Amino acid sequence: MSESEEILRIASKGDGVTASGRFAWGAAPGDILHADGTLEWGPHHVEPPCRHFGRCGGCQLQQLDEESLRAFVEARVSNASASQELGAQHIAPPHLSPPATRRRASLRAESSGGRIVIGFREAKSHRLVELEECHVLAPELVALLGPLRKLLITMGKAAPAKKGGKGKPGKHQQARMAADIEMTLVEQGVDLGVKGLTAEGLAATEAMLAFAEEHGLARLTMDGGYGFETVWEPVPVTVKLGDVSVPFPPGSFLQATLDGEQALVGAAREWLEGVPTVADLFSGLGTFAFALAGPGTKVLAAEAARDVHLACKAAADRAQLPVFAMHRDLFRNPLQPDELNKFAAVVLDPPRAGAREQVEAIAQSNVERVVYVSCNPSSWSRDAARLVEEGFRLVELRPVGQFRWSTHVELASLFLREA
Ligand SMILES: C[S@@+](CC[C@H](N)C(=O)[O-])C[C@H]1O[C@@H](n2cnc3c(N)ncnc32)[C@H](O)[C@@H]1O
Repeated sequence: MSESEEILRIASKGDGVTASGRFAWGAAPGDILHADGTLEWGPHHVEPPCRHFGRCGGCQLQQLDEESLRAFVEARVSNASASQELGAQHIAPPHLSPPATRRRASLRAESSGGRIVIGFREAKSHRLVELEECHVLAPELVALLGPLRKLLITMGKAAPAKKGGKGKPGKHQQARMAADIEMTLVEQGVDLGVKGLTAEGLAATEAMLAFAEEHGLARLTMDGGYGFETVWEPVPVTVKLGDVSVPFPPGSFLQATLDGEQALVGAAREWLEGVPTVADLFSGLGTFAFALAGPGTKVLAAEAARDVHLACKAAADRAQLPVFAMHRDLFRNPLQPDELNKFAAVVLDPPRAGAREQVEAIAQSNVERVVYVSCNPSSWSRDAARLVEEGFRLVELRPVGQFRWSTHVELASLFLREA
C-alpha cells in the first residue's frame, strides 16, 4: 500500500497530484493524501462556499484558497507555453473574475420524479443537481431559476397529453420534459432562451408571456427544433461593446464576465495602441473591433456566424465607426497572406479548436504584430509554436480566469516578429 503523500499541484482536469503521480479529486496543494485515499486538509484547503460543490458539474476547484486558485490559472497557461518551448518573455499575474459575476450560463432542465430540476450537469455524470444557490452566476440569473422552474411545471401541465400514455382519458398529463436553458445578461436585462420546448396551446403561451413580463425579461426565445422563435422582446436586445450598443442575436457568444472581457480587451488595446489597421479574426459581435476602432485605427472584423456578422455590421454602420464587417469561414477560407499584408496587426480569438489554418497564413504573411486571445491553452500552444517557428517572439502572456472555480482557463498573448 502507498505511503501518505503531499498534494503538490492541481492537474488540468482539477485533480490534486502527488510526487508519485497519485490523483485525488477535491484536493488542494499542501493536503496529505493518505494510503487509504482519505485527505488531510493543508493550509490552502478552504471550505467550499457552495452546498452543491462536489455534485454540481459547474465548479471543480472551490476547495482552493485564492492563492492556489491563482497559481492553478497561471500554471495552466505557463505550462502550455513551456510544453512547446515558446520562451514567453513575460507572464503577467493572472486576472481572476470575482464570484457572482458570470453573465451567461447554459443550463439543463429536466423533469425528474415528478419535479423539474434546473442545473449544471453533475460532475462526471448525466445527472442534474437542483441549483438552490450558485456562487458563480450573476444574481440576476440566479434569481430567475426558481420562477423558471415553476413556469416549466405550468407548461408541462398545459402541454397536451401524449397518446398512449397512462392516466385518465381526457386528462392532461405531464410528459417527460427536457430542455436546454441559455441565460445571458444583456443591456436590457436577462435574455432567456429555452431549447427543446415549444409553448403549445394558448395556456402555455400566456404563461410564458406573463413570466417574461413579471420578471422583466429582456427577451424570451423558444426553440422547439426549428430555430429560435422570439416570444417576448419589448425593445431590441443589445450588448455594450466599447461604447457601442450591438444587437445580440439569440445564443451569440459573449465573454463570460464583464471584468474578464475588460482584461482581454485591455490587453489588446495596450498592445495595439496607435496601430492604424487591425484584422480582428473570429470577431464575434466585435468585442475587440469596437474597442480598438477609432479616428486613428481601422478594423476589419471577420466572423462566420451570419447573424452575428450582420449584427456587427449594423452596429458599425450606425455608430459610423471604421469597423468593416466581413462574413467569412476562417477554417475553410482563412485570410490569405496577401490579404493579411494590408494590416499592421492581427487580433484573433478563435473557438476551442484554435485556428490552425488561419495561423498558417499569418505565419506566411508579413504581419509583424499578433494578439492571440484563447479559451484553450492546448490549441493555443500548438498554434503559437507555428508562429514562433516562423520568427515570432512571445513577448507577453496574460492568464485570465473568467470561469472562477472551474478548470476552464483563458489567456491573451502578444507575438512580435523578430526583425
Ligand atoms: C471565442 S468566440 C470570440 C468572439 C469575439 N472575439 C469576442 O470576444 O466576443 C469565437 C468566435 O469565432 C466564431 N467562429 C467559429 N468558427 C468560425 C469560423 N470557422 N470562421 C470564422 N469565425 C468562426 C464564432 O462564431 C465566435 O463568434
